[in-house]
Amino acid sequence: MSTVTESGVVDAVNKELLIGGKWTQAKEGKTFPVHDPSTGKVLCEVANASKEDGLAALDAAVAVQNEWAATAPRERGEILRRAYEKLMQRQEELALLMTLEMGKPLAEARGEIAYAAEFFRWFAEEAVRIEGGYAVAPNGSGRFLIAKQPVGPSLLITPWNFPMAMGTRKIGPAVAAGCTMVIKPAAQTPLSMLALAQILADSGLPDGVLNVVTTKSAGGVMEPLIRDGRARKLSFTGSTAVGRKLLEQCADKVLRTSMELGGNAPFLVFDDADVDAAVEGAMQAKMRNIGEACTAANRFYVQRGIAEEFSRKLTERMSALPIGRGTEDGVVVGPLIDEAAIQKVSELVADAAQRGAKVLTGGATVDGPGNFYQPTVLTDVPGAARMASEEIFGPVAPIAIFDTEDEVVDKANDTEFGLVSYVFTSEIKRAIRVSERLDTGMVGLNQGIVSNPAAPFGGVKQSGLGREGGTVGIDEFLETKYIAVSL
Ligand SMILES: O=CCCCC(=O)O
Repeated sequence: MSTVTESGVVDAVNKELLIGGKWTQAKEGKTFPVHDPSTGKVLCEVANASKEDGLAALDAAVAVQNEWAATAPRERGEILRRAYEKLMQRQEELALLMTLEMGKPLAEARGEIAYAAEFFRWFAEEAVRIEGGYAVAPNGSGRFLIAKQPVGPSLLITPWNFPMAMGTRKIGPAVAAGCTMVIKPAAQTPLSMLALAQILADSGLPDGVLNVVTTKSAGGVMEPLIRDGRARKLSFTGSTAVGRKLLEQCADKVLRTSMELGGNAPFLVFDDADVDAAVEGAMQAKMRNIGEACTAANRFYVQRGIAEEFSRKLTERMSALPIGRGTEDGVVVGPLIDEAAIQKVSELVADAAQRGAKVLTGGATVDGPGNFYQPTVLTDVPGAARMASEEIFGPVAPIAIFDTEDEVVDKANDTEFGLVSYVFTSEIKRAIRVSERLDTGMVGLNQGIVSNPAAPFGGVKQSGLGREGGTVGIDEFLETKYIAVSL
């Protein structure tokens, strides 16, 4: 990519499949359109892979697995390090590409490129720290050697909401561990992944290690690969409903799985919290990525003594947010990804209002082209409202009041999800006590963002299996082998 004009960044991306190191058209030359969610217009067409294309990609990944596994860890790490540098050098054009296909404002897209790149820098450093073990058997006569080996060819499925970072969060550890891959990006946002694949190739990733299949038929292409038996691992980020189906498919050949699934994050604000800091945290936890994040605060529980002040201040902040096309200066709220997203958010707000919630600001779509929804704050949201149990995935903040710690912990945990929760309090004992009692894989304590490549990201209950990032992230792509040594 050499130019940062809108058509320039789109034209610069290869729109074909990447199989065995070659950019190739889909069989029968089929394509599908990618839309700009701000305008609804078609940005370009990309290759629409079939089952046969997917199997060709798996063939390519399988063919080079042994050779790739034998590559020196330092070499694997240096490829990632070079890719990190290239991502940062091209931050501006990649951000524009992402904004065009996904809608998030440019400032957030730049942030995502940096976040995505950081996974490569992190796993470049982890590649050379894969450790084994040596132990004397309890009976004293034998020895145990413990080795870590790549799990093998891996299938990666990434979502549309973080089109680059969810790719690097999976590709980084897979490369570091020595696994080959077939990756399928979301149909709404294939361009960022295609650009990323070229960057990895330019950074020296050998042919066949990363294969990219773009397709409108996710199940039609990926299910045969899951059931094929040669892939040994599936890493998925997306909804719990799809994750469940994929787990069933993986059961057949007993694939290793990493599942980053849905959330229903509770955001707890106690009377003793710094209210301004809590409002700031709420803005981050709610409005990052236009609310389209599994980590998004989905339910705000505010203690009675500060509920009025918190609601008023949050409403002031939300109603002042500039809405528009993500490429425009100063815009903070871009469009939702598609019409289905707008419809879901509208339905959830209508349901809450009909059950007695009050709309303090927003509560409607924005007239004109594109999938825009107003930043919305609701109070007195009853527990029976659908949005108390369903992921909103949009710019809507539902507030309910609570009185006691026990009551709010029970409410927060009353969900099948368990990804992340947020707690705002200035009382240290309460902070620790409540964090420990919350059934989530992550807790934001007096902060509204938890995501960090150096930290283990993941959920409990139906929010997923495994962890991505941090020192444990690479383990998802490694098998432990025990070698019994007789002396
Ligand atoms: O929607 C969930 C993707 C995870 C985003 C993050 O890393 O914060």
